[in-house]
Amino acid sequence: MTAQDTVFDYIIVGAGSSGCVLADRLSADGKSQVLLIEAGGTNETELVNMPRAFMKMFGNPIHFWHFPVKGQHGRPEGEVWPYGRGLGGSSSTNGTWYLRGMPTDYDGWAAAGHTEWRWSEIERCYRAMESYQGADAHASRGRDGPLQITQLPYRSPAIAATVEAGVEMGLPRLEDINTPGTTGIGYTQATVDRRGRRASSYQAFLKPAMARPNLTVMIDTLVERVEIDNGRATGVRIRTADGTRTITARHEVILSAGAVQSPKLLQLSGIGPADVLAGAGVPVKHDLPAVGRNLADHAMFSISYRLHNDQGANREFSGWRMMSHVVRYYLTRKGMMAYTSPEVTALLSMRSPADWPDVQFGIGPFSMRSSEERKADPGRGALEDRPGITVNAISLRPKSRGAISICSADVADNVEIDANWWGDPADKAFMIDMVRLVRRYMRQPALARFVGEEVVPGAAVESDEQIGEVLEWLTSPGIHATGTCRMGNAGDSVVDSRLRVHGVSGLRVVDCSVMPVPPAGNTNGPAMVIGWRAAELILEDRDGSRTPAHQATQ
Ligand SMILES: Cc1cc2nc3c(=O)[nH]c(=O)nc-3n(C[C@H](O)[C@H](O)[C@H](O)COP(=O)(O)OP(=O)(O)OC[C@H]3O[C@@H](n4cnc5c(N)ncnc54)[C@H](O)[C@@H]3O)c2cc1C
Repeated sequence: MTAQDTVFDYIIVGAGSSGCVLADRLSADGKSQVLLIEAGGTNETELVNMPRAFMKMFGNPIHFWHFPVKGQHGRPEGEVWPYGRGLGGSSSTNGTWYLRGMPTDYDGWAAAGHTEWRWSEIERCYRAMESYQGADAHASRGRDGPLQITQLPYRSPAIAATVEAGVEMGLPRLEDINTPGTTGIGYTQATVDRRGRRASSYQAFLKPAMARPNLTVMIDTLVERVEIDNGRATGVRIRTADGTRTITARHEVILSAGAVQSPKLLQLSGIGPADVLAGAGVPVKHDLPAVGRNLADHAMFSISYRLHNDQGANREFSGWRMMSHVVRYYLTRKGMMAYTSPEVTALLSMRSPADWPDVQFGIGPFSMRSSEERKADPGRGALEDRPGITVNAISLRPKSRGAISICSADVADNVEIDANWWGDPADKAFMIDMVRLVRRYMRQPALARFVGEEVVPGAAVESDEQIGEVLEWLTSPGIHATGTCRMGNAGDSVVDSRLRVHGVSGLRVVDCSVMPVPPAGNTNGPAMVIGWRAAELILEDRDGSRTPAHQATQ
């Protein structure tokens, strides 16, 4: 079928981490006509494909949405969340750091009644999706799937010592950092293929499927809303350079527009908290208060130290050294341009059981010029001109929850994002302890000859009160938003275990927004596995082995 056709079996909105996997799997057996609609473009540029070009992409509206965040007392003004746009969505614009989440994450969803998501199912899906051929790969890893994962190759004396320091602190040394169900430390894995190219969900899943006659992909097409008729999703209203029109879904509309824009589209379609819809001038089709609520993000901060007895990487990204890395990359597809995540990953537990880490470190031999005035947010900061080493520390189990609300009936207008960073005071207290954990880690004997004074925020920042104040500006978004269309019961959630929207038939949400709680690690892997598993559930429903989606919960 072509983009001019107006009826498809399944319409997927958003070609991001989840949407590309879903489009591949739903179209694989050739039995269904599938349409995938993406607001952005192809993302077929070197900025996207060369992993290290990641830092040069920020601020570029071809590759990113930039969502302004509502000001919050004590937080710096002007916070903006960048999310990916174009084929691959955020998997085309992210830091490529690859973790799968822990068995406890998915088993936790199952324990709440969503048994479709228990780890044994998810492990099977990951095994089918992944191609990880590292030595000492854990038995749960896939070797021959479409998604190539590689381990970062950088080994310097200081970086080797950062692994030893973790071991000295009691962490298991992990040859495969994606070993399920344990804390540990080891070399980072990335969604970078064995030719040194970014392995986005577009490159790994969608692109190989695009030749199928039953899969149509529309780019540069903004979905305005889902059409709802008598409690059933019948299609979508789209906006292109040629104007607006409606496309009909024979079976289902599936929102994979991400944790900011899936709830936005539900609200624009009249599904959401009645007061929010009324305030925006959208007629209420179904009052579903949880749409846009339960917004969670992994808050993070970076602490930098002077680096001794190791040149580090700061000097590598300017002048002739930078040029030589680019030349090497094009000749060999290897070297520093072929990856971009922190070199070493640690998963730690401060207050959770050891099989469910609550803190993640990324340790890299670089440092940014950061301060209260000039934060080290990606794309804004500049590298220091002296050697430095940095720990990025991520809080994996935040308790605060924010909200996303439309302010008008026009999809082109921004939503209000209330991040509510410190809504629960326990989060600030936890992160103060995280600062102390980073400091303890950096004082381990293995790092003694490499690590000098703390540059940011500096050892003088010592008391709980001082650290708490600094955290106001030092904390940045993990850009791992989840939860805004969470899975659960009709009373306080948006979708059921099969990701069907409560109270509206023929409509599902399949992306990060359905996670009831944030996972113990970065979110791209979990978003892709949600796409894979959701496709299985949708096809079961199509083939009659379960309740079809259009007879879903009322
Ligand atoms: C800068 C950045 C760095 C990150 N770093 C990492 C990392 O290193 N490792 C990691 O695991 N995770 C990382 N993440 C997080 C991770 O990439 C995301 O959580 C994940 O990709 C989200 O997947 P998704 O499918 O929910 O949404 P997305 O991948 O964001 O996809 C949503 C898609 O829907 C499209 N869309 C939205 N609205 C509409 C509409 N109205 N009409 C048509 N199309 C629409 C968007 O353009 C987009 O392509 C990062 C994210 C960002 C943005």
